[in-house]
Amino acid sequence: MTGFLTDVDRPRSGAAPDPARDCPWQTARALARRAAGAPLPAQGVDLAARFARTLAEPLAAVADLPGFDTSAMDGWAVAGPGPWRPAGRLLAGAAPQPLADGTAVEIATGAQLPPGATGVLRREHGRSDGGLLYGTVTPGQDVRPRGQECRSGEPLLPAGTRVTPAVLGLAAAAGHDRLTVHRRPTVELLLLGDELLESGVPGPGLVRDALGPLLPPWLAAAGAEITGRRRIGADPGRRHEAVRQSTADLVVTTGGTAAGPADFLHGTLDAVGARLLVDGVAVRPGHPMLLAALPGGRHLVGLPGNPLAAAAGTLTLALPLLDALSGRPRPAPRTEPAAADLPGHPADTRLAPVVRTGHGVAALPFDGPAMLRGIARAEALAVVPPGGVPAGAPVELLEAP
Ligand SMILES: Nc1nc2c(c(=O)[nH]1)N[C@H]1C(S)=C(S)[C@@H](COP(=O)(O)OP(=O)(O)OC[C@H]3O[C@@H](n4cnc5c(N)ncnc54)[C@H](O)[C@@H]3O)O[C@H]1N2
Ligand code: MOO
Repeated sequence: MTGFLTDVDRPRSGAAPDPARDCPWQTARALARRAAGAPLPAQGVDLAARFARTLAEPLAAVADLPGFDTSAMDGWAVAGPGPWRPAGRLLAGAAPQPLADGTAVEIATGAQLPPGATGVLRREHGRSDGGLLYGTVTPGQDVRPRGQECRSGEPLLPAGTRVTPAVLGLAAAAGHDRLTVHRRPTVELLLLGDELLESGVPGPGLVRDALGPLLPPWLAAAGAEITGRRRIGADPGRRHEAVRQSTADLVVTTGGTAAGPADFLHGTLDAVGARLLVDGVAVRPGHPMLLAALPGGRHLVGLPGNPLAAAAGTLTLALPLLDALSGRPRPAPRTEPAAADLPGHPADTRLAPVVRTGHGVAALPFDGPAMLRGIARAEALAVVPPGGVPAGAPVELLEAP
């Protein structure tokens, strides 16, 4: 097991490099990121609903924010020391007239402050008596001055930022109609297995396809464009053709990874001239997962058929590859303390569904490779190193689907 990284990095003369076999979990993730090479090219897209993309350029403000001195409260804009003689009303969107000392104008939150105003007296702090307005206002009180949040041209977010709903809102507020983002990686999903039912109640010998529903929304939320989803049966020719003809940046297969009577996938990879980069990972569940380079610079991630093992393969290989293709930096590991001992595998990393409690994360039951009952309740998956994590010690967490 040791030394495989060197094998991957340094091909022997003339020979294709050996794939990393049973490689440590962290190394598998690093190899998946590295396999992507450069991020996909940049493209300009309309702002509307460009969710889950990644900025290919820094986002800079096109205007000052706010663009004018703004009232932060409902009340009166006042000029000079009080009391003030109030006259008129300013609503958001109105163009204000200059305000002379000793006068006030009723003003709404968000309205432009009149030139000459000292500050804003909140409605609940003002007192009217004999046609005059009384209260105390310090200079600049309850005013959002022009450029308080940013100046035009100021960088707001770096390249590599994931476009969240909040980023869309900020981009619009700062004057953008379009964003420069990386092209989305395309993903085709091939579900291997004759026993899979696409609808209805599973019966003897038949199981409902759980991964067809589970994977597309998860991968789409990670920035992928799902271009196809097909169930492929036992015919090897159809399988080879499906992989060979796919134009997706990433082909994700499910099932057929283990060296059993139906070890479909290695045969298909041979047939299409793929090069294995990762052939098994020292992780439970999910150890037969694999990553291969397809001809033409595309990739294939082979997820095990057991559904929790497939989720482990998604976290280990598919998401890091998609992140790198999308131009996102490696996320900083997040850790939280374990609420109780998290048992480990003697030699492999374990990915365990957990929930947060008041005193740390706790493992959920029903975490077998074929089970989804644990992960469906999970707030995260804990990365439990070989040997386990004692109560109170920090454990790395991955986002649950
Ligand atoms: N001799 C060996 N047998 C197995 C090994 C091994 O190393 N040597 N590894 C075991 C481990 S660990 C896993 S994980 C599984 C991996 O299985 P495969 O990737 O080969 O998948 P299949 O055999 O096709 O299916 C396994 C299991 O999952 C069910 N399945 C498949 N697809 C779906 C789906 N889309 N939705 C729900 N369930 C699905 C399938 O019906 C099987 O029950 O291999 C072990 N065996
Ligand atoms: O990798 Mo398998 O998921 O242990 O059952």
